Amino acid sequence: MIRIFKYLKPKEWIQAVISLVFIVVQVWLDLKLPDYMAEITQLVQTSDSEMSEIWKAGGYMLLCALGSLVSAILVGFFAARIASSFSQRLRSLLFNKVESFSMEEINRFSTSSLITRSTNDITQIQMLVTMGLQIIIKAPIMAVWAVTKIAGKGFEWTLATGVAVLILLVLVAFIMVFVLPKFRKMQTLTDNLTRVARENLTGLRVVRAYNAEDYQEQKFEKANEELTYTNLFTNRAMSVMMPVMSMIMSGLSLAIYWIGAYLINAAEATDRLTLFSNMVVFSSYAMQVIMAFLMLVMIFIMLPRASVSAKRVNEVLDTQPTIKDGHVTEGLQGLKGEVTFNHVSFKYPDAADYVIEDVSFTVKQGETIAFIGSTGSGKSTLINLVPRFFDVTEGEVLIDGVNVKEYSIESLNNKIGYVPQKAVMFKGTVSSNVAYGDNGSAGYNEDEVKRAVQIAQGADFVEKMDDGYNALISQGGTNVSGGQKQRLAIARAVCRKPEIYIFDDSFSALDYKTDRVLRSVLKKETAGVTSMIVAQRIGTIMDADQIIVLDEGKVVGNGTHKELLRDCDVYREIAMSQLSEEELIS
Ligand SMILES: Nc1ncnc2c1ncn2[C@@H]1O[C@H](COP(=O)(O)OP(=O)(O)OP(=O)(O)O)[C@@H](O)[C@H]1O
Repeated sequence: MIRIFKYLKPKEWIQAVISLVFIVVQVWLDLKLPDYMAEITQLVQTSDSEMSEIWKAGGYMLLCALGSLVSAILVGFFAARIASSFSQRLRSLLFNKVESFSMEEINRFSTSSLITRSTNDITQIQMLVTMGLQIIIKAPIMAVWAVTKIAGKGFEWTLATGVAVLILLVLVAFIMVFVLPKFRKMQTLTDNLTRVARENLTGLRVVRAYNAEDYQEQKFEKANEELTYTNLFTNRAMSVMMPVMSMIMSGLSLAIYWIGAYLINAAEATDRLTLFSNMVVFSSYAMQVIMAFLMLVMIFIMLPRASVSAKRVNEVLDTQPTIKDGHVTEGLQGLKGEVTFNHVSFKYPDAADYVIEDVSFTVKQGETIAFIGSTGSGKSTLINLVPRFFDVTEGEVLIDGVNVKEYSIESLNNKIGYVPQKAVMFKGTVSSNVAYGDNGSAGYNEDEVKRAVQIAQGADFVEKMDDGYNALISQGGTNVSGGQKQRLAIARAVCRKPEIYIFDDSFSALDYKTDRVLRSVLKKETAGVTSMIVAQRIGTIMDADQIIVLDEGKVVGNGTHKELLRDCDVYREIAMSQLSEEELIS
């Protein structure tokens, strides 16, 4: 928990210290009140006392109460400020950290847990800072101060207060043993609920199409019920706790007055007045002691939950991305867009078997290399090693003669135009989706966007949309078709003017004609740019300069379409299942 506070800024520490001063002032003023109350009680009981003296003591009491109020408001103000700016910083730090994560870390934490950690967990920490500054610091000061005030003021009363405190401590122990583990569980259950809700929303179309609403509802209900029951348990325990606490407070008041009545009754007439005023003062201080313990109970309730949250946030912030940034910005002189795989093998983190085994090839500037193979043969995995979504387990991947690990991530990304298997669209316009990100140049102008969309064979449908290039694209691109999304995703890569295109099965949603036209325009308009294409369709890759045939992660064929038809059984099998006799011969 403490470690999370290293993210507080000096300015916030200063504000916390100022709050501390005001808390001390507030406690001092609060504990001054019973003194004036005792003075007034004495004055009222003394026959020759002046009215003005009572007014004076009453005035001081009022000033103390007002001073305490102002201090409390100031502490509340500082606490809110510190807590909100602190949580804002934590959210940004988390967001930036998650952005630096490779797929390995994202998969390890899971997306839903990362969302809960950036939202709910930070809210818990924020609540603790807001309340904590007011309570955590105030409670012990108040408890110790009030105890010193009542010490020696009457053995019987002290004993009664001691018993009340003991009962309170038993209650705190009960909370620690039974309720705290539930608070810990609550965060994991919240993760679970986020995961189920997210899964349902992203897969809504499939859920509906398969009449799986009931199944999804049951899943959600299960997660929801688990969280609700845990919530109910803790809230019920707390709801019992609060009245019990008030009962202890009232019981203690009653005990003090009861004991007081006996003591006054047994005392000499001259001592009675002092005893009475002592009793009034004692009961006020005793209430402060109990109040301080009540606050401590609240801390015991909040602290564990917030400390679980802090641990979860720290876990993310302390994680070092496995993909380390390099320093090189340029490849070897004279090379541009050349990709070499040198005996590359790869296995996914925690997986036992290699997905890619001993793959070697070189593709030169302006050439097209294609990868084909059955599903699960490792094509996507292989090309994902170029932009370092994962790092190779063995061997090396070179771009322009330099190992990809040595490039700064930014420079590496500037060389690549990556189009994923599933086109990703962001909420915005056609233009903002195409002119997306930064390629190290001065940004993209309107003409560049239009040209990119034209090359990607998207101009027709974009110009037909209301507002054309300014037409709105909803989150995930739900208002455009699969093929349109793919074309916009390709346009985005073209707009970057990269050295190397990576198309991970990016033509699959296009009809054959568009696929063919797009590739020929791309080749003509972006001559000199290397292309790495993963495809299922022979038609998409048969013109490639080099085709790699993968089977269970191993290269079983490498050559041109014609060479492979002649020499590679796996390729011939795929080709024969897709092309007619004439197409095969031609
Ligand atoms: N994140 C991952 N963690 C663990 N294993 C994975 C992961 N992604 C893929 N795999 C495994 O790696 C193997 C190769 O997957 P990959 O996606 O590279 O195949 P592919 O040839 O591109 O298939 P497809 O043509 O169906 O897209 C598969 O057996 C798959 O189960």
